[in-house]
Amino acid sequence: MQDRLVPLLTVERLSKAYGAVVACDRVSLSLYPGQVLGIIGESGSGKTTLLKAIATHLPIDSGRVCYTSTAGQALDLHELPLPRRRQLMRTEWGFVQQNPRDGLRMNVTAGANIGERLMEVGGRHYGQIRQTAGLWLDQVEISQARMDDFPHTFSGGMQQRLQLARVLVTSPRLVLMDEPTGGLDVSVQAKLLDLIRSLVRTLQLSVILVTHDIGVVRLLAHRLLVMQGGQVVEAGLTDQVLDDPQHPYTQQLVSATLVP
Ligand SMILES: Nc1ncnc2c1ncn2[C@@H]1O[C@H](COP(=O)(O)OP(=O)(O)OP(=O)(O)O)[C@@H](O)[C@H]1O
Repeated sequence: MQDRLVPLLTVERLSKAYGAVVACDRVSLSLYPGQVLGIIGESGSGKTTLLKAIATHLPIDSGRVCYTSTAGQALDLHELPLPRRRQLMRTEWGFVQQNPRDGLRMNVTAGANIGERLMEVGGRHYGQIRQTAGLWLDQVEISQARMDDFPHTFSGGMQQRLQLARVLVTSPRLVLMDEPTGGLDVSVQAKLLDLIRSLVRTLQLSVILVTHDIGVVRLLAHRLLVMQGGQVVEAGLTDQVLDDPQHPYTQQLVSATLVP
């Protein structure tokens, strides 16, 4: 219980500009264990920049990203020595890219895509690695018969499911997802969303999920943060924000998705 009261991740007044364009302007947020935090906003509102800054894929101009490690240490990620940061990202974090081609290695088999992540965290026994890879293919509803096939022979939805398996096989505590269902057909999207929802629940994942799709956050996110022009304009419980939006921008976003 105590653990639930300590945020897993805290972002404090994070700012990031590209020249004159301020992509994130003093953004603050907290993520608690087992929580899914959705970040929505129109194209260009700064969502991807925020996610990349949190993952330290981008340097920031000011602010802090603070992560509570498994050992209970509060770590200021942008100040952490690179090897320690890399090790954390490999063992405790996962990043699901919008385009599975960016998150998979296309020139190795499906099984190897999953297995090599296990090897990165110390797995050595070939038989066990292959068995775990098979179990993860089951989890993401890909036939084990496809284990030795290359990802380019998979459909877009299958590639995204394989990426999920590759990210989740090492049991990360925190998963960042950038438009994980973007670019897929509506029916494929719905199936993938169901899968993500069930994995998030079963594995009790803590997730930050960036999307422009209100349907996605309604289904997955406990809490919601709305961004406009690099700033957080509204934040709260997902149902509350979507059913009773206070900020004119959120009202506009919500009404744009209502079917007349
Ligand atoms: N590498 C870059 N160089 C210069 N400007 C950038 C760069 N990346 C993003 N920007 C600018 O920063 C702002 C925020 O972009 P960002 O990609 O973070 O928004 P977003 O909400 O994720 O948009 P989308 O939903 O289209 O991905 C935009 O004005 C964008 O043009």
